[in-house]
Amino acid sequence: MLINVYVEYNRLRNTFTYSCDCHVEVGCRVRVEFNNRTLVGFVEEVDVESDFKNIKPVIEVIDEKPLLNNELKVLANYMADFYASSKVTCYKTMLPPALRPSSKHSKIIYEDYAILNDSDLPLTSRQKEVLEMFTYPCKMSELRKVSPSITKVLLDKGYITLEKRIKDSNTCVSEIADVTHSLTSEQVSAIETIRNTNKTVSLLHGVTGSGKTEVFLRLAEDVLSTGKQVLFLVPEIGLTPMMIQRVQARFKQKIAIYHSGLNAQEKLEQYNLVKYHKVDIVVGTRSACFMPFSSLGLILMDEEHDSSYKQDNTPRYHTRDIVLFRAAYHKCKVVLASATPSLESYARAYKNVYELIELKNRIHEMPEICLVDMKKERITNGLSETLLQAIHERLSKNEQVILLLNRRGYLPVIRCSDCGHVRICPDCGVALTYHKNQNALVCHCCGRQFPFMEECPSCHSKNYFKAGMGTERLEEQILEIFKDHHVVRMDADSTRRKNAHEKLLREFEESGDLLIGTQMVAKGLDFERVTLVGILNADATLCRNDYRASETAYEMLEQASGRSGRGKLKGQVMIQTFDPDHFVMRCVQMHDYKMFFNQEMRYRHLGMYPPYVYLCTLVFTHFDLQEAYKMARVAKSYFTSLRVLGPIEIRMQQKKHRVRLILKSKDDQLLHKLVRNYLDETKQVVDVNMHPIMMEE
Ligand SMILES: Nc1ncnc2c1ncn2[C@@H]1O[C@H](COP(=O)(O)OP(=O)(O)OP(=O)(O)O)[C@@H](O)[C@H]1O
Ligand SMILES: [Zn+2]
Repeated sequence: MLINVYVEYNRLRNTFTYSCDCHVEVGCRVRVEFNNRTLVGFVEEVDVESDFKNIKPVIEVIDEKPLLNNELKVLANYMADFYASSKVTCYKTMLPPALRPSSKHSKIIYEDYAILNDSDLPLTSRQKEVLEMFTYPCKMSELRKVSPSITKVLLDKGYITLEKRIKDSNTCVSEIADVTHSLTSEQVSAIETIRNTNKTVSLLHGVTGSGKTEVFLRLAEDVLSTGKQVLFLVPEIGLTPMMIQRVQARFKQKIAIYHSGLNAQEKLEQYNLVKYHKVDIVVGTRSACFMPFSSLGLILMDEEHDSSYKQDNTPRYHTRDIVLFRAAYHKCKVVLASATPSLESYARAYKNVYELIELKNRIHEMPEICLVDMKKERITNGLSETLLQAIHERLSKNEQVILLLNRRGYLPVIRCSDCGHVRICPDCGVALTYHKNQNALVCHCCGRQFPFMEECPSCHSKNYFKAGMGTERLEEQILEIFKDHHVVRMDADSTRRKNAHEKLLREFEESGDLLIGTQMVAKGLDFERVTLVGILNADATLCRNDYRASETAYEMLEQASGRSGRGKLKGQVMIQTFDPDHFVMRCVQMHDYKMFFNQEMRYRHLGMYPPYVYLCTLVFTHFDLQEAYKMARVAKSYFTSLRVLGPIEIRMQQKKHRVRLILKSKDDQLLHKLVRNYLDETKQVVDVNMHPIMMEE
């Protein structure tokens, strides 16, 4: 039989024909020879005909059954088309790592178990005692902990035998008690509207702390009672413990969890729970949108504005697009929720494409926002007198404080005072940040570390100009000022370990006074004793060179503010800014999303930016900058019927120069068609980002 196979090779988008003697189905993986290499491919068609001579046989059929069901296959086609990427990359993205084309089951972790056997060889009384200490099968590691030498004797004498079993995963989070509230009238009418609307998508725009999660839980209850499955999406792994806890407490049934903190083993286990319909509820981040549901009844997407929902490597999909596809397939509803919806979603709701539901009131009171004008303040190490005073006050009342500084590490700016030398990452071309913990300079783009030298490598001077502040340094200072208080720091550095998010958040809840962190602490957290949120360096996001800078800044400030005063105690927020008159600051101060939306939409219209047009970026990469420019210019000449911005040089990556074009069009279909045609014709390697969110990448 002849079959057509997709292979993972460059960005090839077409199939190749092989012969196969044994049974194989569409969607199974096969090992084939391609260009003198052994590669893994996906069977796309079976029983095909071909006039080719020299058709090679497949080396091995890897799977007995197809890995993807019909829906997911159609979804892969859609993604390959929509995001202009190869189908194999889409398959790869959709599957858990253990099932990806190139992996054998090697990433699965096995554990040794001891199985009890009959034997009549003599044992000493101590050996007998150890043997009888356990109920079998038990983990070999437990036995060895008691005595490695006796374990060996028991094995040798045949009392126990060794069996390898897939290691149990550790995906559980600590349990909390369920609290069911009587609903507010706004919550009641939100639930009613979503139940009754004939629109697929509802946008739940509710101010921070308005009880959106309770609306989610009630809607989920409806759907679960009909035997269908529910998907809860959160943007970041840090937000999963809280959502899992609330869902678990309410529904008291097994749920599948899926996020980047799981290892290949655990991901496969959770994936299979859904595949074999052993669970009805999934809670997870971005990649959970590819779970193999059999009867999906509802998709709930929390913090829908969050940029983590967009994947930042090929295929650069947006979770919202995938969710809409899946909802159409399963004929189920989608609820997008946020206190700060993306302009795209709000504009759609405004035009009545989505059902718009507003929760205008917080369960308790909204916090009071104070803009601290840094031009007028006495500032000590980045902290204003006003903020310091407020922290003192809150801590003395045994209330909790969150401080947000969107920059990790110790010193962001470190420059030789004599020759001006700044250490730059040779791969990315950006200045390195000093991390005191490791006494090293770290690149925040690629993560590489470089030893910090007391002497300037260029002029051997020992005078450094040191400025700026990262979370590490802020923590040190806060500890110095508030000596007797418990400070918890949460940023990418302190959350590297498994389950670190959960542990740190629990630590803060139970005994913490101050939580210091990057934007990680701005989102979704719900601690009722937090009555002060301080935002340092609030202007930093506004300065970004990106058409979405205001939107990102507004989101972050409003979300961070929303962490204050969520319980009965009235909350306060202090935003340190050099520009208190900026419209973003004003909108945050008044908690006025609508005002922000209207103003920002005017800017977008003037500059012809989304949601008024659709964008696609093409990035060309080369060791030689001029070559990269040349490639971009050739490409630009292909798109004469579109508005094209660039070429312009952007940040380096892996020692290579990168040059970018931005394509703009009011006609999304035309944009897709032209990009696909171009990719089919060109031989150049190009990185395509359809509907990009961040331009600076
Ligand atoms: N009807 C209600 N009565 C009293 N308390 C409620 C009610 N609904 C929700 N709450 C409580 O209000 C708090 C805020 O709710 P929730 O976390 O769902 O807010 P949210 O709308 O998701 O806010 P954010 O956008 O800031 O995440 C929670 O502690 C929740 O238990
Ligand atoms: Zn780097």
